[in-house]
Amino acid sequence: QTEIQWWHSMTGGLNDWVLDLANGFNSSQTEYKIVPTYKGTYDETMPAAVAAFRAGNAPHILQVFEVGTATMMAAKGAVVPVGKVLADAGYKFDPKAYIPAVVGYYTAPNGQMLSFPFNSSTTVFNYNKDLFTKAGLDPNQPPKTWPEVVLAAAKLKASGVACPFTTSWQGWTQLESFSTWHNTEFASQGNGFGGTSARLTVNSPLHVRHIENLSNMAKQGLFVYRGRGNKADASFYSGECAMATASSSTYASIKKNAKFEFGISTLPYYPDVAGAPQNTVIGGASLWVMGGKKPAEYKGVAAFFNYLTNAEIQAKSHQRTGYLPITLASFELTEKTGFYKENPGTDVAVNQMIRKTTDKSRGIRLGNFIQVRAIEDEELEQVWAGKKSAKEALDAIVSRGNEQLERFQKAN
Ligand SMILES: O=P(O)(O)OC[C@H](O)CO
Repeated sequence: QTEIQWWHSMTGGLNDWVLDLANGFNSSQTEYKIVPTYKGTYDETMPAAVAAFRAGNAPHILQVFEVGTATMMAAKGAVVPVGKVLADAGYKFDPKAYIPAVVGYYTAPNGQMLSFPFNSSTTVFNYNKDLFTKAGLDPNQPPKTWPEVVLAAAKLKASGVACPFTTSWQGWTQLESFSTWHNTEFASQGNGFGGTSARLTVNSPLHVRHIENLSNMAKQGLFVYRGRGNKADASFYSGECAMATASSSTYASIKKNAKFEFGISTLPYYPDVAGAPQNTVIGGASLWVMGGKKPAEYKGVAAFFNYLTNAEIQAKSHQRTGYLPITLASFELTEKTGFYKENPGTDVAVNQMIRKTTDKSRGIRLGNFIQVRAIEDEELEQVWAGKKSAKEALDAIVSRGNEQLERFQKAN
């Protein structure tokens, strides 16, 4: 039996899902065995794989979050295009089968899709219906705008909730998706799609207004910062935080852990901004095939990807995790079964992403984006700690982030 190593970053209900997919494939045939290994968070797994590649012991399959996409696209030699892996094994890879938001994001400048779309998410607004009821808020009327979020947070606080609002992935939800949702550029060159000369524009008056708003909420105890990446998710699952902007993929773990009624709604916006709401930005990850492996192993990778392409498996994955139905077939299948009607809120991510995108909202794809994300985290933390104003922090994100973009441009 040929073993295929798969490094991933899925935890909680999502880890259960990955294990079930691997087991499903492994028991469907006898030639190959997929061995999934959790290698840490997204930003830990990617450098670990780069180091392993240099040392000659990279995994066959690597899950890379959207933030690493441009860097992986530029890493020629280290990766094998997914289309080639599938074609060599006699399978067909049809990018047209995928929903436009996914194709648009993962198609490289040369028109090729290099990685296998696996778990695409977007930003949503989760809220605890029980805490809403307790606070005298209508559990079926979540706040749709940022001014409404502030009012709801104040009521929740008055009812004794210590953490009215929090967010995970603060750069992704409050700056990146916030930008596309308001049809406002996060970076020039169509947010990086136009080329490596893209530079950050995330210190616009709209961005300053929003971070100032959140800073005021933090001072009043209405927004409680719970850490980087997806750390804040746990404080929503536990029932401590009443409202949270997060990935749509929190659905898997909410269902697994929450002992309360929950609702999923759209990302809040500022109603006076023309063009808002537009569409939210893609998140989640795709699967990259690493270079330097044996032909039989690539055949196994192809067989596994082919297994994952099945519309029923994809529809089930979408319904179970909250990740997007990445293909049109799995979307149609899910709709036909009445899943969205039976599970209100599960259509939010889909609806936010199927709108027609603009040059400003298609997505954000930048080189050295992992470093830029870390800068976003560092600077926003200064605001929540009361050490920097919103304007100072956003200006610093732009100047420090642009150094990273310049470095990437020179190297590629
Ligand atoms: O939690 P995920 O897998 O939806 O990923 C979140 C985003 O990719 C953050 O960049």
